[in-house]
Amino acid sequence: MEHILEVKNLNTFFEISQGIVRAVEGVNFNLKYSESIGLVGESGCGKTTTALSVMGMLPDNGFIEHGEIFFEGKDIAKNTEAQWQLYRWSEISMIFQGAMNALNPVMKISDQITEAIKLHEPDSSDKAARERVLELFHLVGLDEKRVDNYPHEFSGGMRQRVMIAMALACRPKLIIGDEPTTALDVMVQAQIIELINDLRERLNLSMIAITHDLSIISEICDIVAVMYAGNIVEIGNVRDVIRQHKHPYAKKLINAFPNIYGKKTMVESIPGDPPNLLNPPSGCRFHPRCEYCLPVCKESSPELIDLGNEHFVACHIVGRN
Ligand SMILES: Nc1ncnc2c1ncn2[C@@H]1O[C@H](COP(=O)(O)OP(=O)(O)OP(=O)(O)O)[C@@H](O)[C@H]1O
Repeated sequence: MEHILEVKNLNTFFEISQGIVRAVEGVNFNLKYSESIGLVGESGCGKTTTALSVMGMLPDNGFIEHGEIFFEGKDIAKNTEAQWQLYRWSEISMIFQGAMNALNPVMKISDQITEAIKLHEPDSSDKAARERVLELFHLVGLDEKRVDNYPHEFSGGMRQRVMIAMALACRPKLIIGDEPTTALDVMVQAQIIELINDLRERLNLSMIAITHDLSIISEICDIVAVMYAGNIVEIGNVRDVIRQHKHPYAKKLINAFPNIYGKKTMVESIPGDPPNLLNPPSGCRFHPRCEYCLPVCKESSPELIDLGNEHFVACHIVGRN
């Protein structure tokens, strides 16, 4: 089997008192074994909702309205909670953002990781769980002597390593990183990126990385999906999308990073606001902000056009050229 994950025509919505938020609509992507995809786009474009759909962790008001999520060939989109428990953490796992909030401040790190192991491997003995904790510490580059420390005794970078260790505790095949390096200073960010790349290679991990930051995508991902208002507007190899992007939104997003390792000015540099997903624009959701908008863009939603080399773009204007 070539793909570990195939997301087909995914629609994930939220029900709120004012109506239905169409957070993710018509999303398609495939991920090969040991490949890494980055989801990039402005705040609210549906990156986290896509990831939570794959993890079976949508909040109570969220639901998959339509679509399939094949994990190793089996559709998990309609899993019951009991079925999800067989996948979550042990097959598909997540590195949460904000290590300080996610860790319990009054519990030793070793106990927190042991708890994660025992939740999914209840038959594991205390000795085996402790050994696994030490193995995980070693794997993520933490000093074993610090295993019984408390979170406040660790630096931000070390805490992020703990979060990665917890995500790997049950040997998942697919890992989701939600802003895995946000809130870390640049030097520490570089070390965490190096760790993630090293782990991906050593453990043959597949990965979905969610970030606002294109420079991180270019360092840890093979493919990138540019999302806008709940849709993927362009997808392809990172190099192709960064150098030969075709979608007007992707162009603005990428040009907002003149040097992708430099100053990040993305949000300010794209005029207008993303639409309200309670009532998204007709046709192409980007048309109200698009300088090339044609009448057709207001009327029909563009299909993905195959540009070759697994590079796709959803844009009427590109389709006409
Ligand atoms: N629990 C919820 N109830 C209602 N609407 C929600 C809920 N969670 C997310 N949304 C809406 O769904 C849309 C997509 O949100 P999502 O968090 O997936 O975006 P995102 O791209 O991950 O944003 P960010 O970068 O800020 O995390 C937004 O319009 C958001 O307001």
